[in-house]
Amino acid sequence: MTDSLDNLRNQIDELDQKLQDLLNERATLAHKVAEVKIATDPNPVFYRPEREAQVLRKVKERNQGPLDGETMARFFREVMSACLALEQRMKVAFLGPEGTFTQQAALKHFGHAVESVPLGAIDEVFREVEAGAAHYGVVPVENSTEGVVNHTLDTFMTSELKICGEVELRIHHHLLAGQHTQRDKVTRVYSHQQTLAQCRQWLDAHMPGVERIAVSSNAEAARRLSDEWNAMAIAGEMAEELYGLEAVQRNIEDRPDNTTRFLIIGRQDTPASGKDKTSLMVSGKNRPGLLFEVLAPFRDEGINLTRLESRPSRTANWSYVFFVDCEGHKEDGNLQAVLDKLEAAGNTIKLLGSYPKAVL
Ligand SMILES: C=C(O[C@@H]1C=C(C(=O)O)C=C[C@H]1O)C(=O)O
Repeated sequence: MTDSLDNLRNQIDELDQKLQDLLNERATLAHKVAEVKIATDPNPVFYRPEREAQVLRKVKERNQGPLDGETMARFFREVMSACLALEQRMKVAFLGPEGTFTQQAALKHFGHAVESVPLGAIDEVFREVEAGAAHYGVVPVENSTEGVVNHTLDTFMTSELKICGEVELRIHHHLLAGQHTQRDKVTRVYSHQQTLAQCRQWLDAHMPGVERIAVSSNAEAARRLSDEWNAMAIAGEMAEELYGLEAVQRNIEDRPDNTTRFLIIGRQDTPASGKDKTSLMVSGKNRPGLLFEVLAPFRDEGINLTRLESRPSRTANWSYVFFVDCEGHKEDGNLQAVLDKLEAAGNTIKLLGSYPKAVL
């Protein structure tokens, strides 16, 4: 015996009522949390990345379906975002303009109840957060096809900001045309240099004679189509929608698993969430075996490295700074031991932050 449509819809209405009441009950509790924070701390910090990561992990762990854990966690991401906005509306600076993947990463990490502020360059995002004009910032740090975003690493050398989170985003690039584009007369294609590199093989095969022009962002490439008739742009879905463009060909990235990792930067340290990562910079006097000596303590303490980059130190030619990402929190005993050993060996260490491993 199947239920009638009316009966099923009545049951859904009843559940929606309960869900709505429960969500408001949750929001009231979050508001009370804010009151406690204000009462107990002269400089209250409302956004707590470690707590949010724990909430999202619990959602995934206890999920029974039929909705999958990722989907459920995304719902809760938005619920927390709205609850946090009742405590304080977050201002999040990102590498703009509107419609960039960095904006998409910011909204994936913070949910949609934040004010996202586009800025023109990576160091501007750092400065906005340093000056307190934004609570947090979001910058790209590495791409699985094209490697590290040097500018972000270099800016950490001179900044006191802390990394308080990471986000990964699958990156899909689309070939886009505007209203005025004469598709059979296209002589140039605009995009950010990283994007052109991530679509190099596709462009070689399908648009061999078309000039590739690197512009400051994919969104800027999309924007340009409004007043050009012989050009196309490569950009993501957000830019496509924002500028009212049409996809000529979707997913033209050379690698189907093309992913970019972004960092959340803020002014506070983040307590341990239980599953954390730590990023640090190590520099030492150039000598035979320096890198080996830097890495040995991690091996000795059984700490897994997730990334290692070297960059010119900018203090003297051919001297380098190592950027290390590892598993664990800086308060963990074994990581403390690593830091002590590195310092005892005469290296300079700058801790860039410990932060929860990406959940979404
Ligand atoms: C409610 C809190 O404040 C914020 C909102 C959270 C939530 O809605 O669950 C979690 C962490 C904080 O970002 C809290 O710190 O517990």
